[in-house]
Amino acid sequence: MRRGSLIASFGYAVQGVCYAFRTQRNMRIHTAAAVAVITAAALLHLSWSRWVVLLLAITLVMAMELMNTALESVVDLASPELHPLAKAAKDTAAGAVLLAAVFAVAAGIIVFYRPLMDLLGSGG
Ligand SMILES: Nc1ncnc2c1ncn2[C@@H]1O[C@H](COP(=O)(O)OP(=O)(O)OP(=O)(O)O)[C@@H](O)[C@H]1O
Repeated sequence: MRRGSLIASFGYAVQGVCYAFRTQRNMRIHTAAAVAVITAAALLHLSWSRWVVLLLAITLVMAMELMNTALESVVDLASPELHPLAKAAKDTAAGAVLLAAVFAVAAGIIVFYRPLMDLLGSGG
């Protein structure tokens, strides 16, 4: 078993994130959405508690997508041929991403609703 320093482990983790970004279209979509949400939050001067909810939602979706990517790789390695269990594993992991994304959208609506209404009410 290979041993590495803490810095090397951190580097491998960053490589994993870069791999997912390079190979997974969904990861790039999540990243674009996260940048848009963070920009909107900064422009609206949201409270710290609203920021925490948004950052939690973004982190949850990204983390789920990374786990989904990892699982897809393992399944493709272990079962290159079609297999019902391979399908179940991939579909279930994709379901976890979907669940997290639905939560993120709901959280975004709840977080942005009041500040956006206040902005529109004040005439921009
Ligand atoms: N080895 C397999 N055996 C059976 N079904 C599979 C297998 N590989 C993939 N599938 C089915 O095809 C679907 C798509 O799999 P694929 O590996 O292309 O992921 P994907 O949809 O490209 O995911 P992503 O867009 O996140 O990369 C899976 O959700 C599963 O239903």
